[in-house]
Amino acid sequence: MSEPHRNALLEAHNITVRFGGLTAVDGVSAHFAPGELVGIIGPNGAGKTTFFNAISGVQVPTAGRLLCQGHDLTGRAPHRFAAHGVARTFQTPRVFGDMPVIANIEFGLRFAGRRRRKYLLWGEELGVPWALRDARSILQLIGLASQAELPASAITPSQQRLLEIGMALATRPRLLLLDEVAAGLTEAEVEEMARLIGRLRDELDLTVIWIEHAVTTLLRHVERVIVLHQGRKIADDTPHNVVRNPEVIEAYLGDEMVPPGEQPLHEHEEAAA
Ligand SMILES: Nc1ncnc2c1ncn2[C@@H]1O[C@H](COP(=O)(O)OP(=O)(O)OP(=O)(O)O)[C@@H](O)[C@H]1O
Repeated sequence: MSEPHRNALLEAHNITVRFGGLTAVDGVSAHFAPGELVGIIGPNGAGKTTFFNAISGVQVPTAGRLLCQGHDLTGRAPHRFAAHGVARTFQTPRVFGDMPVIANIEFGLRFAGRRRRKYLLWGEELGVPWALRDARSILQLIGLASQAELPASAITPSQQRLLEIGMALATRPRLLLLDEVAAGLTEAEVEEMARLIGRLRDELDLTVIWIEHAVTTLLRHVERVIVLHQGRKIADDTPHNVVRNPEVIEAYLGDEMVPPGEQPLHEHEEAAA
């Protein structure tokens, strides 16, 4: 097994998830450093969500090891991952529809409060970014301040996606996992979402891992992309190199993103890049 990675916030070593005879994730290793914004892409059924489920404790891997800031969390429950600063959204937003928007955020804050009580000093929480200090500031950050009192079921689906991000932020994470938060949004909304994600990473000093089918937008905003295909990791590189990677072109992207006149990278060039 590979050695623990110095400075990595989260390390996945040879993660495999099997459902009966189906191998949904097949020996995937990846590490995520503090402050990184990383995309995960791949065709339908490639194993992206299952990999997310594994690295957030929702799905116990069949094999492999997960380290969060050096702590071995393999096989631990999701709340243990959350306690180590891992927060996530789901493909279908999981908000409390009958509760006001602000109460949804307060729910996340209560969880963070239980976890961080030991950091309380004179009523102030140490090390909490100003933008995450209370429910109002979080709503301001995600652009839902004027919807605070509405029931969550009464806001639009794209606002519900923002709310779910807000609920994840309320747990004061270090690592934010976003599963298709741009699904069903208009092109303008997708771009706005991408800018928000970049801002959250910058302003809150988060590590963000983002699964998305809106590949063109995603590639413009992330620094690194992991490509999954049939459960295997077939690339882990910059967007520039990934769109030129022959295996990725063959399995998923096609060659539309390679500028006209330019050839995809050959294997020896990839290794040198
Ligand atoms: N709980 C489960 N039980 C059985 N098979 C599952 C389960 N969850 C996922 N799978 C299967 O595992 C494979 C990977 O699914 P997964 O949802 O992780 O892919 P994905 O890349 O996220 O796909 P999409 O882009 O469509 O969301 C698929 O073949 C899927 O049908």
